[in-house]
Amino acid sequence: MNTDKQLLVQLFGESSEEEEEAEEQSESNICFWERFEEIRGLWICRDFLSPHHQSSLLSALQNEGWFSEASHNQVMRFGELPSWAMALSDSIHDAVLSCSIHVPTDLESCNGRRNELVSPFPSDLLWRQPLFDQLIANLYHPGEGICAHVDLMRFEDGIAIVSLESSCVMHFSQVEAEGGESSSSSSSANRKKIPVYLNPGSLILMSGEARYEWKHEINRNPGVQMWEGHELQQATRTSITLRKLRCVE
Ligand SMILES: O=C(O)CCC(=O)C(=O)O
Ligand SMILES: [Fe+2]
Repeated sequence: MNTDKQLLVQLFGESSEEEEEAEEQSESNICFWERFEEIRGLWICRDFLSPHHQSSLLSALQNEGWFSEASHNQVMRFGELPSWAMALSDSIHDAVLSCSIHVPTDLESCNGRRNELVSPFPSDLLWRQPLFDQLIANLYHPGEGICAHVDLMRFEDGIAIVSLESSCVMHFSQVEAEGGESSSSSSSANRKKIPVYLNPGSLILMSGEARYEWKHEINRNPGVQMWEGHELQQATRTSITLRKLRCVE
C-alpha cells in the first residue's frame, strides 16, 4: 500500500470490497496530469480523488461542522491544519511526484523553463515545509460562484484547489488585459476568458503565471456554465483551497 493510501486509511478507515476494486482501477492510471498551453503554471489532475475518497473528504468536512448553519458558506483555517487536510496535502505532494510526462527532446535544452513545463508544481514549492498551512473550504449553492480575482499576495506562490460534488467551469482571464481600458480589444466584453472544466475529484494547481498573471472566477449565473455546448446542471459544489502564507521578514 502506498503512503498516500495508508494515510487515508488511517483517517477514514478501510473501504468496502467494491470500493477497493474501484480504488484499484483508479490506481492503475495514477495521476494523469494535463497542462494548459495558454496558461503557463496551470495544471489539472482529473482523477485525483476516487469517488470513495471524495465522500470521505465530504464526511470529514461534515464532521468539522463548519457548514452546519445555513448562513455559513466559507471557512478559513491557518497554521496547523486538521489531519484530513494534512493527508490531502500529502496526497497532492505524492500526485505531483508520481507525474510522468513525456518531455519532447527540444525541451531538454530549455534549462530554466524545463522544470516549469514538465512538472505540475515547481520543485522549490513542492519541497517547502509545510507545503500548505492555510485552508479555505467553500460551499456554493446552485447559482453561487466566486468573482474574478487573483489570490491575495499574502499567500505564497503555489495554490491547490480540490473540487467536490457538482462540476463547474472556472474561467481564467489575463490580468494584463485589464490595464488599457482605452483599447477596445481589452474591454471587458472582448477580454478572452479561458474555460476550464472542474469535475468532482479533480485537483488544479496554479503557480507562476497562472497564480499571478491570471484571474480565476466561477460564474454560475444562468447561461454561463456552458461545457461542450450544454449548460451544466447545477447542484451544491464544495471546494478546498490550500495555500501557504507568505512569511513576513
Ligand atoms: O472554489 C473554488 O474552486 C475557487 C476558490 C478560490 O478561488 C479561492 O478561495 O480563492
Ligand atoms: Fe482563488
